[in-house]
Amino acid sequence: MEPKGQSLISTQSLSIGYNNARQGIKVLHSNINVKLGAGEFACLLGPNGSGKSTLLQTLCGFNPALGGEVFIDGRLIDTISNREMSFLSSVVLTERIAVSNMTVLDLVSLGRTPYTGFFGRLKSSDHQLVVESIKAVGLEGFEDRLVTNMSDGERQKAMIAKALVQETPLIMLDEPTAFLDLPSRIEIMHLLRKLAHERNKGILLSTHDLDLALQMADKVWLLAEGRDMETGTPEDLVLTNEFRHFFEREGILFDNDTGQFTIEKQKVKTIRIVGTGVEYKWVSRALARRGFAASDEPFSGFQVEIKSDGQRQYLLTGPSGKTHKLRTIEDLLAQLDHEEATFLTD
Ligand SMILES: Nc1ncnc2c1ncn2[C@@H]1O[C@H](COP(=O)(O)OP(=O)(O)OP(=O)(O)O)[C@@H](O)[C@H]1O
Repeated sequence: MEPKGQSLISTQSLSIGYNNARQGIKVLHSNINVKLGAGEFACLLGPNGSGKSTLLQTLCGFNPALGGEVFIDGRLIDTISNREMSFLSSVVLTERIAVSNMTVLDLVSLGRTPYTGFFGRLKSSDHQLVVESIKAVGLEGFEDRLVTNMSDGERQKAMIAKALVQETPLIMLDEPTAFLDLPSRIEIMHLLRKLAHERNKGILLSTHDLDLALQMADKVWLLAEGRDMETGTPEDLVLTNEFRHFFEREGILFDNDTGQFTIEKQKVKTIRIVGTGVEYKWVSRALARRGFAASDEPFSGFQVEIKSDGQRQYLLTGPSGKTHKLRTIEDLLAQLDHEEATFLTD
């Protein structure tokens, strides 16, 4: 096992992109200086087409760098043979692999190929490791299941088990949570973070799951067209406004307070909300969707009082001064629309 924090990936003035006969040289990013250490869980974020897959492919050695240097486990990547690389780094790509008639056990066993050779037989220690890895990703009991008969989330776990049996200090994954539902995305991210921390692996993945990356990543790598790459803890990147700058588009705001994106309202209306706790939070959210910001002013045209003792009730007082008792947020919004249309038609 690598010492904790030992550098598994580092780059110096790296340029990534493509060089082909048709398009010539296409530089996507240059001057990339990043580091990934043992035991670190890092998420690579960036808009579509920003170059996340290209960067991962360059760090795996699948796509040549256009300039600068990549070091894997302290060694210049160009000096590492494919065979040596298979002991250092395992890679999980998004493309569905052709796995017809392959069971989970067969698929995960493929991860031992660097040790056994392609036609090699698994020794009992290899088999033991395969079984343990299947268990580690929560697929115990699925060993004989055909991979084609599994859900996307289950298949992704099998791919992670395959990467695990390769026993590399470094694992890189291209969008491992694509196509998964929210609970499965959380589960996969949680599993990968656990593997990084408990097994001291350096794990780098690309993702569009900004929320989950903010919550779970030790480090975030931000990639966007026309900007230098930024890396750091999610909290540092929020506090230095990097998230805001990287993801902001016209009409969309990154809220540093909540860590979420919001639609920028053209006109902010205010409403006084009287209440506490979880009700206050969800009522505020529903009202924000209608362009109302919560105000502390005693009365600012509209007021909602949340009654949550016994039966939940929302008391809406509008510019007419009349108070309406409403049972659901749906009814509250409908009444608010009605009051706005009736009294605020300027
Ligand atoms: N083989 C190639 N030759 C030339 N350009 C390419 C090649 N592969 C990808 N590109 C281009 O490089 C840019 C970055 O692509 P890449 O797939 O790395 O982005 P990404 O951030 O992973 O995108 P997404 O989030 O949509 O998966 C895109 O403009 C893409 O069209």
